[in-house]
Amino acid sequence: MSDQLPDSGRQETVSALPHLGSFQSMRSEFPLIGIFGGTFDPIHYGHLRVAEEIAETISLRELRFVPAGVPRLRCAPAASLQHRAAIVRIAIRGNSRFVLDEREVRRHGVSYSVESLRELRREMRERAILCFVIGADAFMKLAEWHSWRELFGLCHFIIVARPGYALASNLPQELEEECAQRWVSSADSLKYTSSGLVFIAPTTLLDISATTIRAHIAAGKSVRYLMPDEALDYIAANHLYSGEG
Ligand SMILES: Nc1ncnc2c1ncn2[C@@H]1O[C@H](COP(=O)(O)OP(=O)(O)OP(=O)(O)O)[C@@H](O)[C@H]1O
Ligand SMILES: O=C(O)c1ccc[n+]([C@@H]2O[C@H](COP(=O)([O-])O)[C@@H](O)[C@H]2O)c1
Repeated sequence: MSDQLPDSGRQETVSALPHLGSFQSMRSEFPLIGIFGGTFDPIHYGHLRVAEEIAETISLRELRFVPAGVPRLRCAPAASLQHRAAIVRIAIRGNSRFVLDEREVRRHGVSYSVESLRELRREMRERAILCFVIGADAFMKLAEWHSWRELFGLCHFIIVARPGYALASNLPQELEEECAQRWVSSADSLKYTSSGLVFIAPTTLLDISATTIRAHIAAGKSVRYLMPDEALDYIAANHLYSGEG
């Protein structure tokens, strides 16, 4: 028997996949690994709560937070990549499933998710199933990402709803067409093929954004209970987002 899971073909549905039974028995050999990419300028409870719920719902072995070094399709972050990564490290401390993955911090130039996913697939020697966690706002722009169609051959997508973003009716046409045969309604389906499926995870809607946090700090307003206290202590100690840094 092959030690690799098959990639799902573009038009393949889960119910059409062959050899379903044998993959079921291989679940423990091929763990699900979550990849949560973000600018994290800074990370907040919107990210952390969603990450915790997804890790539980789809039984992730681990969830890697991957701060973008030089993010695409947006303005330069307010905090340096070293500070943003340090805040993530502090915020996830104590959660044994959460891991900081600094590959995009170390890489020079713009951060392309496709490069990170290719690397991860190589490192795991195809013996893990990668699940890219993404908010509905970011997913709607997926067709603007570098080599975006290749992503479906590297990972599944786990979409999380965000207040103010109605996903279903608003996908650009080429993305909608690409996803047409990829939607699955059960987290269990993700275990039977290595990539190419799209699942909307049921998570708590939290109307928290890094933009609001940065604006509050700059205005001298409290951001307590929007992110972990220890992360806030780091931000204060390093005068981040206050306009003094
Ligand atoms: N409150 C939230 N609930 C669910 N997903 C979120 C939330 N905040 C961010 N995300 C998702 O997390 C990923 C990384 O987000 P990012 O680091 O850009 O945070 P942000 O709060 O959207 O930042 P900014 O306000 O600076 O744009 C994206 O896929 C985004 O959609
Ligand atoms: O690879 C790309 O072209 C690409 C373009 C835009 C965003 N991304 C990734 O999407 C994730 C969320 O990005 P953002 O800007 O919403 O924080 C983060 O991991 C980014 O690196 C990736």
